[in-house]
Amino acid sequence: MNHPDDENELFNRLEAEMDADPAGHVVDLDKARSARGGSADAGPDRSPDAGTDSQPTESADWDPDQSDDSRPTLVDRTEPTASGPGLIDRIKSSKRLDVIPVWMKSVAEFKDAMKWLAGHAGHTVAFHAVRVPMLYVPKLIWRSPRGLANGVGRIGRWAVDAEGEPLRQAEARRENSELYLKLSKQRDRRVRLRMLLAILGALFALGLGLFLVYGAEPMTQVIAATAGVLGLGMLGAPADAPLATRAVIKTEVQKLTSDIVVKAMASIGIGQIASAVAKGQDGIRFAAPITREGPGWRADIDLPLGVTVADVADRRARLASGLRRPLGCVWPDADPNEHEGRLILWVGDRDLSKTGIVKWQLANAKRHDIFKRNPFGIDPRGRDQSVPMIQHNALVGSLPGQGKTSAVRVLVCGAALDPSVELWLHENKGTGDLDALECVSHRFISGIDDDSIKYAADSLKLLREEVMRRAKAIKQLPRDLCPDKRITRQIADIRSLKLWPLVAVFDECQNLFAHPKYGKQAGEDAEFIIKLGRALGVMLILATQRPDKDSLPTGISGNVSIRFCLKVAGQTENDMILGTSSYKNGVRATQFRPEDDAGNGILKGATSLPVVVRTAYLDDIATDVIAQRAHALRKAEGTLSGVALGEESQTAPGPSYDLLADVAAVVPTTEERVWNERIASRLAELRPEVYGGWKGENVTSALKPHGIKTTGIAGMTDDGDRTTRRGIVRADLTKAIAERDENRGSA
Ligand SMILES: Nc1ncnc2c1ncn2[C@@H]1O[C@H](COP(=O)(O)OP(=O)(O)OP(=O)(O)O)[C@@H](O)[C@H]1O
Repeated sequence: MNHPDDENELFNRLEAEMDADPAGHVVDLDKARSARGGSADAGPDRSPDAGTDSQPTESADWDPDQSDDSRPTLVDRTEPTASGPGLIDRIKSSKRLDVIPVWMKSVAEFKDAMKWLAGHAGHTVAFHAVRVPMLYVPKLIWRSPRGLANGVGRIGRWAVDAEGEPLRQAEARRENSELYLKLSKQRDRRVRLRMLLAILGALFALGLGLFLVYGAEPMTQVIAATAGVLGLGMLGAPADAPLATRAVIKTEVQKLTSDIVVKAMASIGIGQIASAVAKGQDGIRFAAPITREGPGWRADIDLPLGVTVADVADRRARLASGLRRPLGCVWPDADPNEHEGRLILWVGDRDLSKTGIVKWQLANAKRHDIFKRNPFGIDPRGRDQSVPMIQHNALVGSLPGQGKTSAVRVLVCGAALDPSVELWLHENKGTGDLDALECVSHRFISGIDDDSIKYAADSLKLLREEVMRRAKAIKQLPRDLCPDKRITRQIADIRSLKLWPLVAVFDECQNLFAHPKYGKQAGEDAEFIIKLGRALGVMLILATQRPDKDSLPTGISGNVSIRFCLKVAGQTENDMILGTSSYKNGVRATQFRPEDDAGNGILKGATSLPVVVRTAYLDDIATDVIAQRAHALRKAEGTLSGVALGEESQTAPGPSYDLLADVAAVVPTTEERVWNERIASRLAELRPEVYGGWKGENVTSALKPHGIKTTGIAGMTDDGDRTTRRGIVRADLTKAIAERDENRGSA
């Protein structure tokens, strides 16, 4: 069966041949040339000169005897053809919009909105409640005489039909006597009836007044007098002075419309857009209607061909000016699911820096799992942003006082709420920003003196040793437990393996890396740890206020995976923190304002595209509360260690050991079956610094990951009693060692 396209082509050719001169007549070349020159599909050269003798065109020079092959190949077919993916493919690749909008599904957003609404209503009620006795009632009393006069005047005007007077006068002036007489008669009728009603009303009011004064209960009198005075007070209100003032003054935010966006985009200096707008076109295309998203408006825009989102991001200040909004309201963003020219323009109702303090999502959490993402802050669109911790290292940088320490605190507090995480905290500024977390730290120092710097440098040395120990330990783990050769939650929870997550923080690390004595080695150690430690559960968090090559070795800045850059002064600092070429690609933390934008930065590596984040803020008190909770949690789980237990800090690399080899050493080949409690006591004798205090259960759980099962083994106690206890078969140990060695050989 023929493809429809083939049939089309066949048909087109046939048609062309039928149109051609059938008898091979002599062709008038000039005519043919001019005909081709005038045709819409004539060829590549459609300049005004095409076809003239002075400027011969390609078609004019074309020799009819030439073969088809010598003609330029036309890449676009002149006839419409089916192109691109088929209907089903296009339907499949089309984007489904959410049935229920995201904001309606977000419990947090819903709660926020309800909280705001309750607060707003509460404020309005309180505002007016205070003013009722102090302002509104006295005002009404003051206005009541005027209200009485107004009321009597209105009834009088009604009774004499004063509202019809202008009409009657007009008809009299026009000398329309017939209509005038009609209106006059109508007025007489009305006045008769209304006078009667007014007199009856006045008599009723008088009667009611006399009854209230002389016959009613005092309570009724008070209620009636109050209602009367307040009612008259309301009648006496001047039209331009309402009784109540507004409890809130709305800051009206102009709705974002396509017109405003088109004008603004034309004003930012992108040639394609400006020239299209000058010709009366839009220059940009809206991929979806402008909608509300979070506390702002969202426009999905297709930029002209060749223009990228980075081009717009570069001109953010001009765009803000074009939109007539503060800079902190205007956030051009790329759409990770679309092409490079798809811009998401989000325009907030208020400046991001005026959002106030962002509450940390884990502020009241009982615990956290470091294998999950750590809540970090919000983006300008109000969406929560988080940071993956395990298998990552983080670098935070900015000018002084822009919020580095706050960002570090948020990360450390998340880690502290996972009791399995060991924390090594170093703050080399000496201001005590992390002091609250000392109670959960294994190693801790705060200081800028040489001893404190040495302590931090020692930590890196120890961490390097630890990374090497872990690498060995991981290699020995059975494949089913550790198929990817990296720490998992399961492995981290086997305490005997000592492979729990370890988070080491070096705040103000420029003081360490630029130190004349300890800096160089510390830099090398940190680079080693960053490169190898990730998979082994060792994470570094570095913060610096001086991101230059002396204070931050390039081996570190080049290999770190999570980057958070608050306000920096220039391109070099920007690229040191956010990575090479970031500035060139429009990822610029120079855009933030000093102080005003404290806490706002660009987060890179945590999401597919860099994102602006306002970090959650934890002050000293909030950090202390979280640290105390983390301390209690760790105490309950028995994971406090080092400084947190008041122990002296370790200064030399810890011992490394091979558990299987050690067990094999303490269980002679003649001993086919052995109780675990015996292995424990022998191990403690062999290496007291490692196995001191071990019991049978420790041996059981330490050998389990190696595939060595514990069974009931009959034996004789030291007192000579026969009994059965938990133990291992030596052959299983030999087998496990052989398998491990084989694995090592093949690895
Ligand atoms: N996320 C935030 N939200 C609101 N305000 C913040 C935030 N982060 C920081 N700030 C403000 O900025 C101030 C400085 O923050 P921080 O101490 O973390 O800065 P820093 O960069 O660590 O300073 P330094 O370099 O001097 O140590 C804070 O006291 C606070 O007022």
